[in-house]
Amino acid sequence: MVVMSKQSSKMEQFCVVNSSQSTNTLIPLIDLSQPDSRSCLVKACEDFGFFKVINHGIPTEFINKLESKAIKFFSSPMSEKEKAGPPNPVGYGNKSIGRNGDVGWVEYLLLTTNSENDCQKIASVLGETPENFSLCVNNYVKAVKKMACDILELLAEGLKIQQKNVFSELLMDKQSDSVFRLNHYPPCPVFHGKNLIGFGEHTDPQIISVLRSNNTSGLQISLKQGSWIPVPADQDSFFINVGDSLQVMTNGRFKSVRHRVLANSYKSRVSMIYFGGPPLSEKIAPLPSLLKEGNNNSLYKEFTWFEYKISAYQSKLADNRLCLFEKITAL
Ligand SMILES: C=C1C[C@]23C[C@@]1(O)CC[C@H]2[C@@]12CC[C@H](O)[C@@](C)(C(=O)O1)[C@H]2[C@@H]3C(=O)O
Ligand SMILES: O=C(O)CCC(=O)C(=O)O
Ligand SMILES: [Fe+2]
Repeated sequence: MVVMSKQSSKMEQFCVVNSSQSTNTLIPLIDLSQPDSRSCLVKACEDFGFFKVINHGIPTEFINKLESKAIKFFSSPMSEKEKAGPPNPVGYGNKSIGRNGDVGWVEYLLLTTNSENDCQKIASVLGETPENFSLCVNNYVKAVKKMACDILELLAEGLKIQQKNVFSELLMDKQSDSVFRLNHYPPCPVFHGKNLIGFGEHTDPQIISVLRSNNTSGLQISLKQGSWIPVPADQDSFFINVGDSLQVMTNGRFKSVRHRVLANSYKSRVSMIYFGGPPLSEKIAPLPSLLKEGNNNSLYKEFTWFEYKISAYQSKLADNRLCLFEKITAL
């Protein structure tokens, strides 16, 4: 993606925001090697739906290998990259996000996590075999999925749920409908004192998302009061988002975090995100052990992940997708 010389007319389709807000709020930091991480994890999911993880044990080699392939792919000529598109449902996408008119200052690759065929066109742009590229993706995805499952098990224990794999088994299932995404945000100069939106505000529909980026900032999370907190970049750590489905399963105790990415004025941002989702047929509803006796305080109707996914993919990025599945409570 190249910044056009006739910037003002070309940029009008993109959203811009003031990025000058400053806040002292600190992002929860979880050290997975510490024995008290369980309670810290629960608190972070309740208060923010977002946290940073250190001592995660993901081999640096897997991260670096995949990141260099992503950089190589995104540095290829546009005519080559477009051969791996459109992202329907997997492949290369540029500026257009989803199918409902959202745009951002981003180009990306979308992949499912259980199909090798996805990789053929991407591998051909990279000039390598599909096996080679998919091994690189699989090594990385397998490691972050394991970390996501460990975190979900600690969370289940922290919530005093008897079956500690109640969340993680959904990601471990062979039919798990998980997605993997590589995003590239080219640098973009500040436009009339405002930053361009790289990826507009949204919540992730799945259970949990595991994000790793290079050292370029841009990610922001929204607090309950609506203010935005910049998340300082840290290429050695991982960032975890609670997704809509985990909010439902915990009956709203954990918050699905609203987040967005602003384009950086000087540097490219490259991020890789694993979205851990359940099998399509899985019923999503508040866990009975998290409801009061009589189960009459459930905030959500039961739905399958398939139903939610169809509905989510018909929505715009910023929409509140869960409100369609909330129970109407008497005043
Ligand atoms: C506008 C959209 C893009 C999205 C599908 C949707 O209709 C609404 C949810 C979006 C999102 C956000 C998290 C992930 O990046 C993503 C892959 C997902 O599962 O839901 C994207 C979808 C997308 O980019 O296709
Ligand atoms: O690229 C990023 O840092 C975050 C992108 C994101 O939120 C998404 O792809 O859902
Ligand atoms: Fe997201």
